[in-house]
Amino acid sequence: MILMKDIVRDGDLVLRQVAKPLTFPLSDHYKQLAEDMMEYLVNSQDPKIAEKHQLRAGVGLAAPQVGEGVQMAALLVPDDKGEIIFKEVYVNPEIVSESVRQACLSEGEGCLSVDKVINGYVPRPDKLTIHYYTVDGEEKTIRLKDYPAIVSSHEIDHLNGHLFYDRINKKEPFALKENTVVIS
Ligand SMILES: O=CN(O)C[C@@H](CC1CCCC1)C(=O)N1NCCC[C@H]1C(=O)Nc1ccccn1
Ligand code: NI
Repeated sequence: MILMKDIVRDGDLVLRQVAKPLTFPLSDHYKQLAEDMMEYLVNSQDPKIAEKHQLRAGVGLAAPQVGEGVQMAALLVPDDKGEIIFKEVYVNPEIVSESVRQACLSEGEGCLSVDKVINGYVPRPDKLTIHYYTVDGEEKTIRLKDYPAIVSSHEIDHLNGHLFYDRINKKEPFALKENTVVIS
């Protein structure tokens, strides 16, 4: 079971490296890692389990955040009623196209690997097309928009050594390009 102590924090080099692609069939180690990462998200979104184990609720988790520099990320995205609207483990994900239009979360972003609060809008593509493999090696291409797209962009950034605050405008953290969608 992944706990907060297993989550690598900003400053650790693994969060700033480009993660290595995985080959198929995945070894048992990486199949287990995928399960453990998804289990963390499920546990962290369960108030009782999160309280018991002091887990910070998360909607996504990338392998480098648990010290594994490989191209794998788990996503468990709920809507504002707590219903899961997107659940997937990406292996070797690539953004094949992204909208010019940008979107950002109205409350800005945080990261389980960044302990400090960094304020500011984090502009990301409003829509994106992602090509990836499932844990079983099945190839998929999906188009996402809104919150699932934001979460996917945040996780794929982790696989390329980027953290959310890299995208905040240093001079004007709350400046926005005119056609940016603000998602609350
Ligand atoms: O790389 C992955 N991470 O760093 C975990 C992040 C990923 C999200 C941040 C912005 C887009 C993706 C994460 O989930 N959070 N960031 C830090 C604390 C809050 C938490 C969060 O937003 N929790 C949440 C939100 C809605 C419903 C339930 N829980
Ligand atoms: Ni993160």
